[in-house]
Amino acid sequence: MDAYVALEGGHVVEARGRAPGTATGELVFTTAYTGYEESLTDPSYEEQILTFAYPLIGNYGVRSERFESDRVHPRAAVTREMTDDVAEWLTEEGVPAVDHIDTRDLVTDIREEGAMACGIAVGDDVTPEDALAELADCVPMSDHTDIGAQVSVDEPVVHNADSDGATVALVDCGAKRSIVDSLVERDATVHVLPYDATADDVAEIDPELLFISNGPGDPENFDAAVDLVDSYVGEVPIAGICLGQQIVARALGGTTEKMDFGHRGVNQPVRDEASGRVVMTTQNHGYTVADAPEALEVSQINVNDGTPEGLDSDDLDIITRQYHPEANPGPHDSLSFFDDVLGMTASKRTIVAD
Ligand SMILES: NC(=O)CC[C@H](N)C(=O)O
Repeated sequence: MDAYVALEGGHVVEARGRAPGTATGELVFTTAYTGYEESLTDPSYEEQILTFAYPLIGNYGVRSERFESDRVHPRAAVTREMTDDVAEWLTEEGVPAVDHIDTRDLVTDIREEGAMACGIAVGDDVTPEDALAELADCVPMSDHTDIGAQVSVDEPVVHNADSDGATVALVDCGAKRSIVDSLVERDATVHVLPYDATADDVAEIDPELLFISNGPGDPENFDAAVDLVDSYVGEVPIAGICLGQQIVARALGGTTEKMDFGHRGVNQPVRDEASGRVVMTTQNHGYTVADAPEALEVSQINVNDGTPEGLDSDDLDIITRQYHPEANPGPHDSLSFFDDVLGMTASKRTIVAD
């Protein structure tokens, strides 16, 4: 199969086709050396083309137990060497894929130029012009104004309904499955709500914790969730992961901005400001909180570039993280986040009981 990758500016790179089709999207890279199944099924990659910096993708097969959602989300995958297992999976999913491309060059370009528009064409008779035609159709990430609708549940779904643990309202802006699993493992009943759930929808559940999930695209395109958080600040404990942190920050008057090439990988160092302890984290984001709201303390920062990784308020019962504490495929340094956020519900229960 022929394959061409057209980069912003019009440079076209030839590759080997591994799964046929055409696609356009924002080209980003991950440095993760494990977790290709988790990355490829992470809804946060919607509308992006994912380049793997690690040179061999697929060396331990493909197992659905490791999936983070029920489909592949990146528009296409770019690798140095892709095993047949992964190529067959992406072919079944209808997601174009290439290998035999110098991903060191590509990653260097993205680091220097920033995440960029990309077009891909893979198939028996494709030409460089086909990839350029895809590139011409690329829409900037911030123009995907209703991207939440592409990844969220349509109707509420309840997990672990019979538990007498904490009741959590999880706003699904593209939630990874392991976030639900991490809450259920700790006995929570999790009501997964659409990304545009209203304050009334949440009131019907009367949750002990409002949890805003990760998700794709620009946090400025999630106004419904921002309004929702605004309605519940100080009323119900609030937690957020990744996009969830960005949404909570916006709701309290903070701002977000696009990063040059973002953080995507499984060894991003994060320092907790109170303890000085550094943990390794898994990350996937292209935006960051620029100005943190005054009401929240920047409790954790990224050691590499100083960007906010944790926003907390004891008074308001808010804990958010820019990285992914649910951590599939790992590292597992931050799993205690789920105990901490559910701990906020325990404190509420104690107050109510007193
Ligand atoms: N994983 C996420 O939630 C990503 C958040 C947001 N889409 C970003 O790229 O910054």
